[in-house]
Amino acid sequence: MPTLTKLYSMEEASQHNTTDDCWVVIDGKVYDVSSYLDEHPGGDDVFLRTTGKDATDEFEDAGHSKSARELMEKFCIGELDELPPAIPELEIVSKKQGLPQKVLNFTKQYWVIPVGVVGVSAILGFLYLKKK
Ligand code: HEM
Repeated sequence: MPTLTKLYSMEEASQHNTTDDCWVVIDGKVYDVSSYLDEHPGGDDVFLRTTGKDATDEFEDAGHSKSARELMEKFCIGELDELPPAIPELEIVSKKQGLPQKVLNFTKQYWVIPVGVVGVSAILGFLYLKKK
C-alpha cells in the first residue's frame, strides 16, 4: 500500500524558527523538533541556527550515534518538496528575425532599385530629346 508523505517547501519549513516551534530539514526530510529542543544534548541553538536551510552537513559533522538517528525518526513530519530545476526559457527566434537588420531593410526596399533605374533613364531620355 502506498504511504502518504506530507511534502513541505523550504519556505514553509523556514517559518518554524522559534524555541516553541522549530523545524529542521535533514537529508530531504522535515523534522519538528519543537518538543526536543530542551533535551537535545547539542543544545537548542544548533537547531535555531539551521532553520530555513538543509542541516544535513551540520547533522553529519556532529557525528550522531545510531540511537540518535533512530530517535530522530520520532520527529519526522514529512519530506522536503524539492522543486525541479528551472528549465531555461526557450527563445523562439524565426529565421527572418535572425537576419541582420541591414538585409531586412534592403529586402523591404527592393522596389527602390528598378524605380531608380527607370527614373534615371527617363531623365536621361528627356535631356537627350531636349538636346535634339
Ligand atoms: C531530529 C534531529 C536530531 C536529533 C534527534 C539529535 C539527537 C542528538 C543526540 C541523541 C545527541 C547525543 C550524541 C549522540 O547520541 O549522537 C546529539 C548530539 C549533538 N547534536 Fe544532535 N540531534 C539532531 C539534530 C541535530 C542538528 C540538526 C545539529 C546541528 C545543526 C545537531 C548537533 C548536535 C551536536 C553538536 C551534538 C554534540 C553535542 C556534544 O557532544 O557536546 N543535532 N544530538
